[in-house]
Amino acid sequence: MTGKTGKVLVTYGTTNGSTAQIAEAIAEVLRKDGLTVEALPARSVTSVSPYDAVVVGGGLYAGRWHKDARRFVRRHHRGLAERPLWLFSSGPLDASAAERDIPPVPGVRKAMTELDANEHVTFGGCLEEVRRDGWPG
Ligand SMILES: Cc1cc2nc3c(=O)[nH]c(=O)nc-3n(C[C@H](O)[C@H](O)[C@H](O)COP(=O)(O)O)c2cc1C
Repeated sequence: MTGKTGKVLVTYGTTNGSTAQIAEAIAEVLRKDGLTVEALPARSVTSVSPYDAVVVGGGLYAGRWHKDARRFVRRHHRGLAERPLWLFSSGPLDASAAERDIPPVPGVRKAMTELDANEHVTFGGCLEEVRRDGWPG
């Protein structure tokens, strides 16, 4: 991406909302950096063509990314391979994600390799449903 004029998509697969909340936080940091950012649920994105770079995140369920995130990378494989890409996961319910780097689950690692993604980060998860106002429960 040249300069800081790019348009970035931060998209996510979530069941209980914590991954959406992380996506919004990432989007906010990038906006403060001067980028134009849209944060959208993965299932609502029809094309990555409008974007110069993409961030994809998914909640972890039984060792796999949320199905919306998996479907997103399958459906937009070519477009993602052509763009700067970052991935993240939301999962561990203990402090482990804050204490050390947790590697991607095998399916996400495969996507990283195939799409030549720049980086992956695992964030701590949350079990309770996250309300739209950002407070748990
Ligand atoms: C049925 C179930 C399975 C889960 N499996 C994993 C897992 O394999 N690895 C992990 O790190 N977290 C796991 N978690 C924790 C979730 O990833 C965590 O709650 C995450 O924040 C959910 O994201 P969401 O709120 O965006 O749906 C699991 C949670 C549930 C309810």
